[in-house]
Amino acid sequence: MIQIYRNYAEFKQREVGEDTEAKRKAVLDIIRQVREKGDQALFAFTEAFDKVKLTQLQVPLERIEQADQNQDPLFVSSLQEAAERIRAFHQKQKKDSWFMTEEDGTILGQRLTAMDRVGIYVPGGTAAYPSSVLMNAIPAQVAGVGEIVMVSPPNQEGTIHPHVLLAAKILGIKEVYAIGGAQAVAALAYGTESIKPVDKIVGPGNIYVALAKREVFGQVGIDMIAGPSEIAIVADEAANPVYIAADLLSQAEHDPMASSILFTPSFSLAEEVQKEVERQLQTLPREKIAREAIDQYGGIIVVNHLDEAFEQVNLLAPEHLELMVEQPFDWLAKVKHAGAIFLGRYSSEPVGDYFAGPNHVLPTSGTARFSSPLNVDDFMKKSSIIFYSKQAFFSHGKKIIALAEQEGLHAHGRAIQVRLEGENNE
Ligand SMILES: NC(=O)c1ccc[n+]([C@@H]2O[C@H](COP(=O)([O-])OP(=O)(O)OC[C@H]3O[C@@H](n4cnc5c(N)ncnc54)[C@H](O)[C@@H]3O)[C@@H](O)[C@H]2O)c1
Ligand SMILES: N[C@H](CO)Cc1c[nH]c[nH+]1
Ligand SMILES: [Zn+2]
Repeated sequence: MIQIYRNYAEFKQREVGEDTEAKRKAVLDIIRQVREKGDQALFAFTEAFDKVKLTQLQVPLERIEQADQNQDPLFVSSLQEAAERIRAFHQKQKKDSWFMTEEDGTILGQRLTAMDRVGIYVPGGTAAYPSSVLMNAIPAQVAGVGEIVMVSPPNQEGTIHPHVLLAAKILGIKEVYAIGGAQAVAALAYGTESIKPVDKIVGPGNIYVALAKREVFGQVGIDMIAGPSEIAIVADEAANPVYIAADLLSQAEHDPMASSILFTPSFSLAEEVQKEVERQLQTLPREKIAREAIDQYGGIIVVNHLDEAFEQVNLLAPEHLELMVEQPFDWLAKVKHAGAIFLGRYSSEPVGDYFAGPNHVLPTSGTARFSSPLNVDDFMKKSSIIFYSKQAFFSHGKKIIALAEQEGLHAHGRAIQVRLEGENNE
């Protein structure tokens, strides 16, 4: 049962049976073995963790091409419409290169270029996520990435779920591997006989995926830590307990490590939500996962007033935050840290997971303090452009030498000096 806590400190002190250090050690071992043994390790880990004996890692192109066969038409058209909305949203994020010319003829600027090859991780251990194909790949396409490689855990037939392949087909993704977990992240980072390494790995996943991305950072770029899902809701006494319970459970059903937390100043609402969560839990096909998440990581925190709720939310920096309060826009300025903020009674979190347009790959475990939703910038890099005119060089030369001398870097100074003297000698 979801517990009610009388303050945030009490909630923080609860016992959570989590051993991240043991998982990190397991992930380090997986990465090491993939580096040493390549494809052989991928086959072995897939058998061990996904209980599938793969005959090949790459999904044949014909399978992707045929993915639209026998699909529910409403599902197909909804996926296409979602893709259009996500593309339209991300087009707005695209930035251009810029240049500025100074009076002495110097040209300075910033050139933006897309990455050559990126790996997108599409989760698939306990559910198939076609929506995550869209969320990962569309911003990469908008950025103009050359090659997009997709990995996702295999189903029991040794291929990838047809819904996920359909999303790949809609977006024109052709290089797809049926591997998941830390081993997929390691293969993308270091390469194997069959998989060419990528420049950056993006995408959400469970704790093993999140830890593996953290470990390979530096070898490749990563977007963020997008681990087990989280939702925090701030609700006043007028909020609907049925909606609140449903939204809390929408994230709990992702993962036994997902976290669902309600902050409210109303004790009676807290009690109603507690009962409603229990009632709705019993109707869920994924009850076991959701119950484990609610029992371990869920909670209802009764605060003294709404301002206190926002103070606690900012400490939590949740992945998703719902404001189920009267006049939600009046409270928006109080939120400093959250991956995505949903305002009002009809902005239920799954609206954002599937359809609204903003990205659902979001920072978790407090990293919204310094990370942002996956976006077009994640797939671009900047190069500074410097063209110095002769006039500028002669005007700045002595100042540059003075700075170099103070750092004791005489070769730097000489690179300037020889040009100043060379010009004088001409
Ligand atoms: N933050 C976000 O933006 C966001 C978005 C979508 C989904 N998610 C999260 O993605 C996750 C999906 O999780 P999932 O498990 O369904 O799929 P997943 O693809 O993330 O993980 C499945 C893989 O985990 C590995 N694994 C499982 N048990 C293991 C063990 N004991 N040791 C080593 N490796 C092991 C296996 O290799 C398996 O292929 C959920 O946590 C969900 O909340 C997050
Ligand atoms: N809520 C997840 C992000 O934490 C995204 C998702 C995909 N499908 C359903 N939900
Ligand atoms: Zn979700």
